[in-house]
Amino acid sequence: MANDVLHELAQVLESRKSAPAESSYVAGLYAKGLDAILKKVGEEATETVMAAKDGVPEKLVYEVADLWFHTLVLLAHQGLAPDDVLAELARRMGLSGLEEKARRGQGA
Ligand SMILES: N=c1c2ncn([C@@H]3O[C@H](COP(=O)(O)OP(=O)(O)OP(=O)(O)O)[C@@H](O)[C@H]3O)c2ncn1[C@@H]1O[C@H](COP(=O)(O)O)[C@@H](O)[C@H]1O
Repeated sequence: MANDVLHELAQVLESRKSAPAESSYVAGLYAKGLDAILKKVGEEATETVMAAKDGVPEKLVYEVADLWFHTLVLLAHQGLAPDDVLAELARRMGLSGLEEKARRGQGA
């Protein structure tokens, strides 16, 4: 289910690249450019931290959804897709703990 949602949303985000800026929220964000998208990612990250501190699970889920959404917009803007991140996570799952530490430059 998770992948279906991500892929469907990614398709919508791609389609917004050819939509007029005033026609939708995502098209408007693309038109404002990278800095505007990064600003939203930063805001949503902060709101996620605040929601976690509040300790209300529903609020946290809502804010993480906003954060994921805006990171997906960022990926699309940069010519990337959810599959690129999922492949990286899958690759990491295939690494042993030691290999993972070495990869991050924390090896013995
Ligand atoms: N999942 C989302 C989604 N999540 C959050 N948002 C928008 O992200 C913004 C969140 O920003 P804030 O919480 O800061 O609220 P805000 O103050 O209203 O935001 P700003 O206007 O200041 O940017 C809101 O405007 C939300 O509507 C989303 N907008 C769109 N989608 C999906 O993207 C698709 C394409 O959207 P459109 O381009 O609008 O058609 C939609 O069909 C949805 O599936």
